[in-house]
Amino acid sequence: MGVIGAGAWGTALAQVAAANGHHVRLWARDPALVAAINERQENAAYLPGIALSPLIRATGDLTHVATAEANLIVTPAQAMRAVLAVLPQHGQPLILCCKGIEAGSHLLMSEVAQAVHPTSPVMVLSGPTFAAEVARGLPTAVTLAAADEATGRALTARIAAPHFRPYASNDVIGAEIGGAVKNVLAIACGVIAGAELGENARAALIARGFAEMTRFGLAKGARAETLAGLSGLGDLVLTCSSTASRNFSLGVGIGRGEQAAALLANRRTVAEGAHTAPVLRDAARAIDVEMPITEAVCRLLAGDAVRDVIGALLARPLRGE
Ligand SMILES: NC(=O)C1=CN([C@@H]2O[C@H](COP(=O)(O)OP(=O)(O)OC[C@H]3O[C@@H](n4cnc5c(N)ncnc54)[C@H](O)[C@@H]3O)[C@@H](O)[C@H]2O)C=CC1
Ligand SMILES: O=C(CO)COP(=O)(O)O
Repeated sequence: MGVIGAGAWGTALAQVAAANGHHVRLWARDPALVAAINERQENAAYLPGIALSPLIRATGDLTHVATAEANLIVTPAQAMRAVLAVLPQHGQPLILCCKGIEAGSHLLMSEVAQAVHPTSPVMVLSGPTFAAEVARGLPTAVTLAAADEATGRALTARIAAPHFRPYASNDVIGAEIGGAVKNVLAIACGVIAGAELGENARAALIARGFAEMTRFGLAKGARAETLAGLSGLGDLVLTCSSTASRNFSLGVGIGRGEQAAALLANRRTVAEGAHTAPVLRDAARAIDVEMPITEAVCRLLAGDAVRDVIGALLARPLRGE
């Protein structure tokens, strides 16, 4: 099994695969990280305190993972195309685990991967999954979506572990839209928490945010039951409830009055919602889907004052639910 991207999530997924007895090649871009993982059998930079299985070996060479039985793609979303372009083409399944929409093209990750690797079956693994919990062996369930159901079911069996339970789906678009949109909504929920606007406001935001995710998802061809499942509502609830979410914690800082740009400049780990928000806003506008919470997050990321943005959201014309 190959894992491409050695941040928190790639490393946790490598640990799941190794728990299943797979030999895992974990690709990282940074040679110092490759060396550190192999020396210490730990990814102290991104997943500290987890002793990695001896079945995991890090590599900086994409030819070492190219012929793996399948590759889990776990780079930041905006970096995925460039990394896949260098990965030699062997037609092996690509299981996409990053959550986002490509800037510029507005393409979903599966559309990018299929364009770069046209002979590979492309799948999406998504759901409520804090990496540190998965790496510690805590129970977790995910959606594994594949257009070709036979390939999807075969891979589901290959990645399932006693504590890691994948549910098969054939709704690839639904699985990835849930994961991309929830990151933007998690920032908004964090703002509510940081600005101390109360639990009622947080619940309202989750419910209205889910309505927004559903409007956009249905317009793009997703199925409603996928959006209401692990990869949509499940992940939305997780990341709107905990400062363990990087997107939520970014929102908390903005809600306290800090500048988004300064908060982002001080982070080493990725907060995908900050990249997805403007792309999602533009993609929704292009197909006439109303996404007021996403629009509000974009204003906050651009530096508008929390009070003004929340005030404008609440002042929208009253309408039917
Ligand atoms: N951490 C989590 O709990 C989960 C993360 N995800 C998703 O997985 C993806 C990766 O997230 P994490 O592993 O958490 O990120 P991270 O911030 O922990 O690590 C990102 C990794 O990507 C590398 N990287 C940065 N820019 C790169 C580039 N241009 N090319 C290649 N590699 C690059 C970094 O060096 C680092 O190794 C994101 O899309 C995230 O939304 C999904 C589920 C859970
Ligand atoms: O996607 C995640 C959990 O499912 C991780 O969320 P954050 O990127 O907000 O930490």
